[in-house]
Amino acid sequence: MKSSRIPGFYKKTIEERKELIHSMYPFTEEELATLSAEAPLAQDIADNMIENVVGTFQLPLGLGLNFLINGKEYIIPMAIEEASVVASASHIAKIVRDAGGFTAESTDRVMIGQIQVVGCPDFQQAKTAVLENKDALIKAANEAFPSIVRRGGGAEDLDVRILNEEADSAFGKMLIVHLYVNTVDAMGANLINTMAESIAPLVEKITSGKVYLRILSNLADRSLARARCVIPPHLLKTGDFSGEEVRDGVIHAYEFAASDPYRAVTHNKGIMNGVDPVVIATGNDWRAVEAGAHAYAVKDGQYTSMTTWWKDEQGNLVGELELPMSVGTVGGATRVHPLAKMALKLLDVSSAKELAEVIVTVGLAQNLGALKALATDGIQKGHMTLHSRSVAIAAGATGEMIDIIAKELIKINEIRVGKAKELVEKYKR
Ligand SMILES: CC(C)(COP(=O)([O-])OP(=O)([O-])OC[C@H]1O[C@@H](n2cnc3c(N)ncnc32)[C@H](O)[C@@H]1OP(=O)([O-])[O-])[C@@H](O)C(=O)NCCC(=O)NCCSC(=O)C[C@@](C)(O)CC(=O)[O-]
Ligand SMILES: NC(=O)C1=CN([C@@H]2O[C@H](COP(=O)(O)OP(=O)(O)OC[C@H]3O[C@@H](n4cnc5c(N)ncnc54)[C@H](OP(=O)(O)O)[C@@H]3O)[C@@H](O)[C@H]2O)C=CC1
Repeated sequence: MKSSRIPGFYKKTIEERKELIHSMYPFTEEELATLSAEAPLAQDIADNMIENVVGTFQLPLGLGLNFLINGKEYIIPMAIEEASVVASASHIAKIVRDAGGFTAESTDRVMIGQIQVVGCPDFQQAKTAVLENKDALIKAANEAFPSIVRRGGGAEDLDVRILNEEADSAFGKMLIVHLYVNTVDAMGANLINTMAESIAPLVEKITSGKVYLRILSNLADRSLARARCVIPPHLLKTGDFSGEEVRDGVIHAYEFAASDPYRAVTHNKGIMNGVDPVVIATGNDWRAVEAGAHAYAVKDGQYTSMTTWWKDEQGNLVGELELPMSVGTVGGATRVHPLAKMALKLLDVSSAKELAEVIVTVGLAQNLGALKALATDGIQKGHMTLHSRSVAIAAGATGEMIDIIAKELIKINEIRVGKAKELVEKYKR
């Protein structure tokens, strides 16, 4: 059985890391070649994915290690441009595995399709009529996409809302039909849009109104994933800071984010530092996940922290994160981009539900990584040390010079491009 606990992985060369991964997974030579390819995404595939292609854009792909989720080992592919994120996720996963690992769960994977109807002669009557025809509409939606029904999913329920009912509303009344669709292992946008478009004429007939929009909602609040960790304080001890101090610092940091949208946005950006790289690496739609996550972070009209941190009766630090997670293990680019296929194999998830649980766990770990650093040494120490190589490259360092300049920047504690440029010039002389 593979273990994601690989101490000092980061100290190995890229080739050594790949060999190690090769020894743990039954990858074919062709799949391994994808990791080493100069351009893993061939231009002809890229040209068929989007429009006006002139090239491909690459990001570093790193592995988040040490993750134990629901008792299972996970090696987590993360595609991201920002230094210290992969290190931080692995760092927290190492601590949490010593506390027994993360637990994660998710709801059924139900996505929402919206149909907008305007100009109904009587909106209440139209609402009643749609509800009376619920079964016929669900049947028609499923007839428009029978394959998803054969896969165990399909349209399951339907609801109706009337917007702008108040006399002083700035906008006109509209009837919104919500079609609830189990998308099984797909994110489901295309199948939901097909269903919504196909039942629109029937909705018009039933409501005597005019349908305009027929599209899924990215507020996927019926497709939620949740992660949790419970950490005894002794595992949080950092330098001169006691575990209790770190725990309390993390809780204060959470309370700041929970009380102030200016802080919540940054706090949540730190969570998405963990979420997005896995969403991207697996070929999923990160705009959809981002939009859903931030909308779900609005509670009682206020934008707030996505995570919750508190102290339990035993004095443990407890953290939870729940997010809408509209991701798939099929569809979109997941089976088109060669690295996305590799990423899904590395993750070894058997369903979109499991993938969603892993992603939300990485978000929780990432949040704790940032809060732990912020509540102790500050973010610059760990982050800027790892960022120093990018600074050296930005200043024009190449080859062996990168390491030398980066180390010098850390030594003199001046990790900035201007200083790095001076050092590069000096080195070249
Ligand atoms: C950077 C660390 C992890 C060092 O932390 P450390 O205590 O020096 O780590 P360590 O040496 O004790 O190592 C522990 C484990 O961390 C991992 N690790 C350790 N170093 C590496 C490395 N070089 N490469 C890969 N993995 C690494 C690795 O798994 C290692 O285990 P080992 O393999 O040794 O058994 C820590 O300082 C940290 O987590 N800092 C926070 C970094 C962070 O949050 N970055 C995000 C960017 S800042 C931002 O955008 C978000 C923010 C901050 O604004 C959000 C907010 O405000 O809330
Ligand atoms: N607002 C938004 O977020 C929007 C997003 N998009 C884009 O839509 C794409 C995602 O849509 P999606 O419908 O998921 O993608 P696809 O249409 O690419 O793939 C989904 C299809 O995969 C097939 N499939 C095979 N195995 C399974 C399985 N186990 N479970 C479910 N389906 C399976 C099904 O078709 P079959 O049964 O016929 O084989 C299903 O319809 C993304 O690229 C996204 O960027 C598009 C519009 C709007």
